[in-house]
Amino acid sequence: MTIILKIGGSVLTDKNKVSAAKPEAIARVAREVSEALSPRLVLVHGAGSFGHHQAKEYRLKDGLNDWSIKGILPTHNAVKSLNAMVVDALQMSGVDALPVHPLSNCILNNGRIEHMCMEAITRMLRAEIVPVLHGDVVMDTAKGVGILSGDQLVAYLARALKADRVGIGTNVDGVLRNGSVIRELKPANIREVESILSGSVGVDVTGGMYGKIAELMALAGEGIPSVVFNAEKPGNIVKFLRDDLAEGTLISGD
Ligand SMILES: Nc1ncnc2c1ncn2[C@@H]1O[C@H](COP(=O)(O)OP(=O)(O)OP(=O)(O)O)[C@@H](O)[C@H]1O
Ligand SMILES: C=C(C)CCOP(=O)(O)O
Repeated sequence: MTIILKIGGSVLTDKNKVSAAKPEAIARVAREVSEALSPRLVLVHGAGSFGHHQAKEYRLKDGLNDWSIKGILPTHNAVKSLNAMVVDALQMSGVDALPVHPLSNCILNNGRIEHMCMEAITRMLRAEIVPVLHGDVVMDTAKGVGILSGDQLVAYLARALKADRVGIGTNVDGVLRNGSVIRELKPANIREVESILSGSVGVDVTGGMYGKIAELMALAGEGIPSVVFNAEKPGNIVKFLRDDLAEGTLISGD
């Protein structure tokens, strides 16, 4: 049973500030993972306020130029420091977790993953270690440099590892329409929900809810369903990991 779980940057940080972590939330997420740990689990987290501000300031999505080149290190360092907090919290909760940084094991082509070295990840899984990846700034064969979202990473890893369960924990109850959760979305519904999917309320260079659903719809079209749920609600991560989650939005195939 291979599980991919993304914890959104909106859960772990305050996205309206720069580099503002939520230590209690990080500790709670780590405790929940520890409580319901299973052998082949990959964790991904978003950048939240550790990376989106820097990526925006240095216009990293525009590719490599005299200005953006100066932003690669501060952006990577910011999200790497959030990753260290998450990995440390997991270790404190008794989870054998290790960091995996996409800047060092991944190549983009026009913003899409062209290649990712999976060997360290598969060896960690075999050793029952939890790899912890994150959205990152990554070198790009077409643009020089680009931004890889945790959401794209989730979809890539789910395909590469043939995941059995995929979850995206964020700070809302799922995909909302007029304040109510849409319980199920299929690729055929993309047109009708496009108009209700905006970005993020916080600073976000990767498309917020719209970017998330686009990645997950493509994944569902290939036969891998996923669920978007509220990871701010204590207990939901445990429920997701135990396949006991009765809320959120299921993105499934047609
Ligand atoms: N129709 C919608 N339903 C639910 N949320 C929506 C919708 N449209 C826009 N949003 C916004 O999307 C946000 C979630 O996306 P966002 O990318 O900010 O979260 P995240 O994945 O937790 O963060 P990160 O990208 O840093 O990991 C919600 O907080 C909400 O403001
Ligand atoms: C902004 C950076 C560095 C990565 C974005 O990843 P996301 O928060 O998962 O969208």
